[in-house]
Amino acid sequence: MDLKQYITIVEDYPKEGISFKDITTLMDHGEAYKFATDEIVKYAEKVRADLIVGPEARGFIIGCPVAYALEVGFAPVRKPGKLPRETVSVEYDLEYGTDRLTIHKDAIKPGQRVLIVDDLLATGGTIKATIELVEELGGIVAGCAFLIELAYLDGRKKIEGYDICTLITYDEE
Ligand SMILES: O=P(O)(O)OC[C@H]1O[C@H](OP(=O)(O)OP(=O)(O)O)[C@H](O)[C@@H]1O
Ligand SMILES: Nc1ncnc2[nH]cnc12
Repeated sequence: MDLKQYITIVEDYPKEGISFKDITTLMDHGEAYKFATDEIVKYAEKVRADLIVGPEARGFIIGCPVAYALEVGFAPVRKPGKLPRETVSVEYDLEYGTDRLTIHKDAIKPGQRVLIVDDLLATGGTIKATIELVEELGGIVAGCAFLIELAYLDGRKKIEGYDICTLITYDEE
């Protein structure tokens, strides 16, 4: 299935010069949403993931159905002040700003094989920070799966050595 046809591009949003790639049209189409989820489920099986971790908020949209299909847990990575139990946190850079991410301290059992799932790999700041959180808790990053990769931002460079799966690639803005 050609998933690119379901991605909406918004120019100069949320800031001038940013070409925003939006997944909501894909989510409107159940068959495309299911196809994308199933592709990531296949990848999760290949890397033998036993926990899914996804960053707020769009990482939940893609990561939770993957966890459901695999019958494994989903650990949310959230902005500060949102998670109820004790957390660890890390600061990171975004394509349009900086922020901080947190995860529950007891979310991962040491040695657990974690698949990190997000909607999009842009500069790689979010995935790098999420990897740091997973590893700080003793998890093994089995792989990183994204619906979209903005290859022109070179996010892969930030996570060299980790296994990556992306379903849609944009080589140019
Ligand atoms: O590779 P990066 O440059 O880090 O960018 C990718 C991240 O940016 C977006 O999330 P955002 O922080 O905008 O939050 P949202 O999902 O809550 O909108 C997107 O969902 C990824 O998580
Ligand atoms: N260009 C972009 N489009 C959609 N989400 C993003 N998150 C960070 N950069 C983005």
